[in-house]
Amino acid sequence: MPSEETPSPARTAGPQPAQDRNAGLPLDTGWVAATRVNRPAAERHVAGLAARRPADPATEAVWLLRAVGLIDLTTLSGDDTPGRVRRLCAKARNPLRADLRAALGAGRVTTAAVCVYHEMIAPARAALEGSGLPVAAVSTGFPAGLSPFSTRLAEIEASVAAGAAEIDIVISRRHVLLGDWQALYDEIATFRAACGPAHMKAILATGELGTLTNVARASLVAMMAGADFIKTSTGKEPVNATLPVGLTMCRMIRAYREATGIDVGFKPAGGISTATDALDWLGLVGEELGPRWQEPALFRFGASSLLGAIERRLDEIAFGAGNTPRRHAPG
Ligand SMILES: O=C[C@H](O)COP(=O)(O)O
Repeated sequence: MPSEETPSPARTAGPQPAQDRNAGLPLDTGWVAATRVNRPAAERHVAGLAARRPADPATEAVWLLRAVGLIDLTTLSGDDTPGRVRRLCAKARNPLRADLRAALGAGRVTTAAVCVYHEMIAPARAALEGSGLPVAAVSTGFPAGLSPFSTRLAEIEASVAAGAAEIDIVISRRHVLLGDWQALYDEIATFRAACGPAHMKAILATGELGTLTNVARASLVAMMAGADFIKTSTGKEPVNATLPVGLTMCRMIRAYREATGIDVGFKPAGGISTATDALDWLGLVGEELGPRWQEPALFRFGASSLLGAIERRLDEIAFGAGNTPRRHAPG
């Protein structure tokens, strides 16, 4: 079971009120230096998640419906077009077929947001008009984050001006690899100021940070610098979201909360592409952070193909394997 609370299938999904902002803290280098992670222990801990998945299909369906409402439905391809983004947004507004929702007893379901590159903000906003769904834009020279600093700042400002309500920034991995925590803090705090009213998700690109200790320290610095969410990956690194990394980031969110009373959101992203993945991630955040981190105000999946996989599994649960109704064209 992902957590002790089982959500009601009839629960209304869809846009949720935004979480309060993280005002951040002055950089505490002593806390950063004292933070260490034991990788074998983290790996042992997450290995137990498989045994705690929902035991029956009805409970599984409830959690998978919940997962749909947590997806930042993403397209981040060089060949994105307004047409592709419009189809993605139609899917975000209405991610599951009416017959499937009816069979599962589900009410309104939407994804949490749509996530695109800057140039696709305008078509996404137009296609989402009236839905209440926010547009998230990746920024700051995504995915590598190696453009001139002034260009990265200008990109944030342009995306906020274009109507992105959420900005997914990428950090400079070298600051972590060199242990230059002040540089990392200053970079993220400056990005946060440029975001203005838009909520900021800090992508740590954990697959490029070398160690779980670096992941933990970068998580802490990002939160001190005011990140509203910390996000694992761009989806473009060779290694993207992994459960040991997720455990490490959740533990740092918990530590930051215990020290400050501030709730920071979590967004695993990259390579999350099966219904089983979704259950394991929901189980992890439920165990480590509690049921509030199974809601869109504090949790998102960054994913381009997860929705299709969940829909296929819900079809199997609702109608039986090999007996699914004709599927609509994918979004
Ligand atoms: O932020 C979202 C990721 O780029 C999506 O990665 P994915 O295409 O592996 O699902």
